Amino acid sequence: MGRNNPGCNILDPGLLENAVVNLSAVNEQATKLVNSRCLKNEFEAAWLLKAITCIDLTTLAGDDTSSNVTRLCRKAARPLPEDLLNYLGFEYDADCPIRTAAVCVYPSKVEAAVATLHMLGLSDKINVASVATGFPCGQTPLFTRLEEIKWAVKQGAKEIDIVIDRSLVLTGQWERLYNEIKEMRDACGDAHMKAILAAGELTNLSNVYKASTIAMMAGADFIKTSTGKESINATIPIGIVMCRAIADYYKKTNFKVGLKPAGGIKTSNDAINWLVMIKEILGDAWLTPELFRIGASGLLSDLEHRLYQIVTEKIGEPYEFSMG
Ligand SMILES: O=C[C@H](O)COP(=O)(O)O
Repeated sequence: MGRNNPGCNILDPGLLENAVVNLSAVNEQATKLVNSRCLKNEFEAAWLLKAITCIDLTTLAGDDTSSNVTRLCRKAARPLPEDLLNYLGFEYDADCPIRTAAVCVYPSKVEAAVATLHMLGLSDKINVASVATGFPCGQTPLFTRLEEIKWAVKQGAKEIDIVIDRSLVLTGQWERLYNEIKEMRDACGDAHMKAILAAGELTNLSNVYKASTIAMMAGADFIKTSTGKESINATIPIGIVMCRAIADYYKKTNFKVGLKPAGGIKTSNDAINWLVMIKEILGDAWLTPELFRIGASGLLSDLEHRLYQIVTEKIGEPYEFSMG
């Protein structure tokens, strides 16, 4: 990962001047993006492999145990069956680029993830990301939210996915939102910080733009759409607005902040839609795990099925695939 976002020393209202969002234009752009492509198989396979390398492979369930986190890490290390990977021209050797970017877990499971990736010799290739700050709601006192970040970093998390306090957006307390996120940034130390906006709970796209910009001004390295627990998660219109906020922030500060859509991204088609959006709005420079992640618990198996279908020209039987 590159250097952390230095953010802005104060909340700069000038950066919020593009916060008026034309809803019908955004919806029109979203429709065009999802209908605009027709990929040949070999290009589709390349996009799908790219998607794998951008996944934060996630388990955030109440019944998570150390052993399912260990299994998740093994899947992150070898996301495809070996024969399928070989067909696609890669091998699971030390230089194999086909791994997920990170695993994403609750703070109490960071230790198990760090130990497994260390045992696999992949600590420097796959990061451990931890959610924090009272995920998914962020409704605990700031003091405990900050302590939770510090604890997760101490356990070995290299990336921290914080959630913002949505009530500060809904009541227009922008300065306080900025100050809270800035404190969270400081608590992360050297770890990268992804700010989860829970965009589906922010009422409108103008609030999504403002919250995105304030998170970046406060030092977020990534802005992330959702926790995966809201009723509206990562939608294409939300993604478009967040990409525009990232592009505007880059124009004004020359710093590239990443985007992490998360929540409900389950199919190969979904993954390609997001990759195409990044390419069209932010450009190729963002098409890298340094600047683009997909947070997903269930996407990988569909990518595997689709790649199998492309390679063999048949739909695989369920028994031909691993159990996730
Ligand atoms: O941060 C990642 C999300 O919680 C994953 O959501 P998902 O389970 O809908 O893929």
